[in-house]
Amino acid sequence: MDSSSKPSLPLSLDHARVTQLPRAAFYISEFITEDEETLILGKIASAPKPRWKQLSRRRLQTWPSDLINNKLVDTPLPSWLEEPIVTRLRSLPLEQGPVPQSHIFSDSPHKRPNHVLVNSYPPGIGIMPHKDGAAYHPVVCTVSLGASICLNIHETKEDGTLNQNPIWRILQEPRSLLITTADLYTEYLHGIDDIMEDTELSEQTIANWSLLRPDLTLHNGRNPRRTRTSLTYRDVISVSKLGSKLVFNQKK
Ligand SMILES: O=C(O)CCC(=O)C(=O)O
Ligand SMILES: [Fe+2]
Repeated sequence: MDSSSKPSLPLSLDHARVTQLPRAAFYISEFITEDEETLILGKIASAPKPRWKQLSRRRLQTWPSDLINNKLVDTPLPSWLEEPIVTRLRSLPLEQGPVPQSHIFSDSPHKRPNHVLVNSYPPGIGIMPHKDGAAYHPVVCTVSLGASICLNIHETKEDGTLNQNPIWRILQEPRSLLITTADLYTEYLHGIDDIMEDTELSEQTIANWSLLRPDLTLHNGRNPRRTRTSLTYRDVISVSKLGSKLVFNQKK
C-alpha cells in the first residue's frame, strides 16, 4: 500500500460481521494504513512520561483524561486520535442502503467516542478477564497496532464464577478494527492470556478467521507475541463541563 492510499473499507459494517459471535461484533482487518499506524505509534511514544500509568504489568495512557467517579471532564480528544479513526468509524454505515445511514455510534449519548485507552502489551503480558462496566455506552472499538494478539471471550458459569476456558477467541491483527457491542459487552467477559505466543490458531478455533487478512501467515497455527498496542474507543455516558468545575474551584 503506498503512502497516500487509504484502506479499502467494506461498504457497510454488515459485511464485516463476525457471524460466529452473538450479536454483535465486527472485524475489519485493514482499518488503517501502515503510515497511519506508524504515525499513531510515534505520537504514543512521544507523549510526556507522566501520561503513562504503569500498572503492575501493563502500561496505559488515558485520553483525554482519567474518569472521575465514572465521569469525563468535557475535553476534546487530541487530533491524532480523532483523525483518521473517529471520522472513519462514523463514516461506516451499519447497513448498505439508499437513505442516510446510521453508524456504530448513532445511538450513543454523544454520537461519537469521547475517550480512548492506550494499552501496551509486551510478550507474556495480557489482561485478566473483565467487563468494561457501566461508565460507557456498550460499544467498544479497538484498533490494534504493532502486532497480533488473541482476545478471549469468557462466560460466567451458573454459580456466577468465571469459566476460565474461553468460549470464543478473536485474532486481532495490526491495523485492524474490532467492534464489540450488545451481549458481548454486557454479558460476557474479555481478556488476553499472559503468554509468549498464541497457539492453535485455525479456522476451527478463531471466530473471525474468514475476516482475517488474506496474506496472514502462521506457522503451525502459532503467533509469537511482539509488543502490541491497542486503542480502545468508547463513549463515556456522563460528561461534566470544565467551565463549571473551574468556577467551583475558584470559589473555594
Ligand atoms: O487491548 C485490548 O484489546 C483490550 C483492552 C481492554 O479490555 C480494556 O481496555 O478494557
Ligand atoms: Fe476491557
